[in-house]
Amino acid sequence: MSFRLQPAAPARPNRCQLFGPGSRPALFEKMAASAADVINLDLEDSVAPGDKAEARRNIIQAIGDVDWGNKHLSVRINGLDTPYWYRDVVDLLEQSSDRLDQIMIPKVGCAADVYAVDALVTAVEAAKGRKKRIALEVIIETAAGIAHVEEIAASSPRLQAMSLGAADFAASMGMQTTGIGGTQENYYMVREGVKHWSDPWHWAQAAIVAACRTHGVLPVDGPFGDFSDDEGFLAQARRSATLGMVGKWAIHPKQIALANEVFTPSEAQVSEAREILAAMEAAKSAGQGAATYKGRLIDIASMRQAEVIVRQAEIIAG
Ligand SMILES: CC(C)(COP(=O)(O)OP(=O)(O)OC[C@H]1O[C@@H](n2cnc3c(N)ncnc32)[C@H](O)[C@@H]1OP(=O)(O)O)[C@@H](O)C(=O)NCCC(=O)NCCSC(=O)C[C@H](O)C(=O)O
Ligand SMILES: [Mg+2]
Repeated sequence: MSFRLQPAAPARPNRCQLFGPGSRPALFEKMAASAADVINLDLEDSVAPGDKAEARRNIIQAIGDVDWGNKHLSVRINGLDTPYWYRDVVDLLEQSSDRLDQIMIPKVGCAADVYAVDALVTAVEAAKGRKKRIALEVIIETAAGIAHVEEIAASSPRLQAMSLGAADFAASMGMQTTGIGGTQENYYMVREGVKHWSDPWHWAQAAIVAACRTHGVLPVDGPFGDFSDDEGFLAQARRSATLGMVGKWAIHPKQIALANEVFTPSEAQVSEAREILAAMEAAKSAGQGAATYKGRLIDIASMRQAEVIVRQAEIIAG
């Protein structure tokens, strides 16, 4: 380990972030009753420009009126390149109840974007005497965002989570696709006449995970647009979980159970992790740093791997 220790990410479940437009208040009670860990009420791209002010009012009212249970309640504000974002922040923090947990900033391109929102949030919190310190989450969904991902992950002590926004990311990168996440028809290699599809999102996800893990932020996979394709969603989510992401967005309620399934370590994974920890404790007692488990090497690094799975299960169990 480096002399500089890796900070832990916030210890809260973040398996599924359910989105809903602020302009559809009829969805709010359904979102609150869902099995998602995080609720993202949206003021940004799912809300038409003419509906922004009403969506803001809907959300402010619902933050106080709806019973959100123990969900982590987040509002996605508009981007810093729009005339809406400062009013989103000011109205939310001046007018909404203390039930609000988090503000999500879209299309973050550099650490200064987060600094700007942090400064405004800090000023309004102080002016209004708000007791709960608002957390921030960001979306990496531009070429600039991925180029500056590490400085963004380090940008604020308020920052708790970072997601990949596949749709805007593809647009910003000039990718030749209209798909939101998942397999892309033309991203393949050929061997002996057989196509093998590869994963165009992989490198951005890996960069996000590394930046997040360096700075104690939760790395999250963003939307999977084709909500009629459960297998595609599961495959994308399983790749994300394997890379170290802790959860995924749901843009339709049918994706919630799929995300929860993938990002909850299975009983088999947890009991194997506990067996590895027990086997290594026995090896250490016998003065050994390595042992054999089911015919394969385990050593002290295996304990760290197993601890990740046990810890995830404990956080989810509460
Ligand atoms: C995608 C939708 C527009 C579909 O809405 P709808 O046509 O109403 O869906 P269904 O008829 O299939 O709904 C079935 C029932 O589920 C309820 N419902 C629908 N959506 C939600 C929801 N988000 N939360 C809770 N409940 C929901 C319906 O009311 C039906 O209920 P019932 O009648 O009682 O059976 C819609 O799902 C939707 O708006 N989704 C969210 C869109 C959104 O927020 N998008 C923003 C995030 S993605 C993004 O921004 C891209 C990203 O930034 C990037 O760049 O990658
Ligand atoms: Mg987007």
